[in-house]
Amino acid sequence: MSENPQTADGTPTDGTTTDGTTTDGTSAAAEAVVEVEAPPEEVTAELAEDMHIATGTREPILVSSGVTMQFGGLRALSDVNLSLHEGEIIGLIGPNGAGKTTFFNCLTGLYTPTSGQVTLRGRAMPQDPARVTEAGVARTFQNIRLFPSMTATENVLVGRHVRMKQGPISSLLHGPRFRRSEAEAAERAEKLLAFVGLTRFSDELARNLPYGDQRRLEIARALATDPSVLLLDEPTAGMNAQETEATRQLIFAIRDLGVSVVVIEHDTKFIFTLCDRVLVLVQGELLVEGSPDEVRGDPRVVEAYLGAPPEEVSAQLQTGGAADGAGTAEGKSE
Ligand SMILES: Nc1ncnc2c1ncn2[C@@H]1O[C@H](COP(=O)(O)OP(=O)(O)OP(=O)(O)O)[C@@H](O)[C@H]1O
Repeated sequence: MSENPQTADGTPTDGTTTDGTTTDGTSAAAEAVVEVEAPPEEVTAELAEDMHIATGTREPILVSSGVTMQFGGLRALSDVNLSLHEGEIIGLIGPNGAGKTTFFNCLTGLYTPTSGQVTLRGRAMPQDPARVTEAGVARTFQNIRLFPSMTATENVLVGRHVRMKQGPISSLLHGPRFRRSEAEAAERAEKLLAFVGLTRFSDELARNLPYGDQRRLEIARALATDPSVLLLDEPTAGMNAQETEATRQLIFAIRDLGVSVVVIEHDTKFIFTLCDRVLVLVQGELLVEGSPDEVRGDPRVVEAYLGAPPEEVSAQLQTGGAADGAGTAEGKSE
């Protein structure tokens, strides 16, 4: 684990929030099911213009070559390769302990791979989460990491500060550049909250938001850093079917902003109906890579999920749902 206590968007890296509590959803006051809809098209269009992310390049944006991660005697990742192109959504699946989160940690500078390298637009990825965020890679975590005593808007503004450029003098004097910058940040936060469907909660403390909305707020904060790559670690964990569908629509809209996305998820139906390409990690090795149809039908994938009879696993992969043996959440390391 990195020694940095926080990532550049202010996210605590150790599972705690700034006031020392966790935001695992248990503090959410509102449990009521709310209508969650896909982001309004006009908001998506405006944000895409503000964020200027898409460049039209055909070169891969994020590349991992031969990434290997050894923890003492345990090889958590062996020679993992990935090429993420602009506007692509890649899914990363695999049984518990396969190395998915470790891979995200290697991609975002939390871990320095034992060997291999990660590049962003052809340049070596900085080995420092703050600089990784500045370079254009944002992520969310398995365990929600918000600032519970701050409002939804304030949480998004924390992410936005990565991109705010005003000198110390202007900040101290609250000069015109500072005021412009603050106004721009507030406007962006408002748009991002509309984008993720949380306008009604803009002044609500993060800890009072229902669990699914906290996950969406985390995504809004990550997007506030203007990433070209977004890594989502189990974005639908704990969500009901309606929220899961809304999250699928949200990720499509994020792709429409020009952001390339990598998603870790145990819910195979979600992955197969969302992603352009799916990678299957098993015991730290990339077992299969291909289109959802290719991966779904691959006998090696069925076997990797063994623990249930092959017919049962195969049926789960075909129809969706988290394959047993892949769904429990133990031994996390972010
Ligand atoms: N900092 C660490 N020190 C030692 N071992 C670690 C560390 N981080 C991860 N591991 C080990 O590496 C392996 C891969 O873990 P990882 O959390 O990446 O798997 P995962 O695929 O994300 O699992 P899950 O689906 O349960 O979240 C596990 O055996 C885990 O215990």
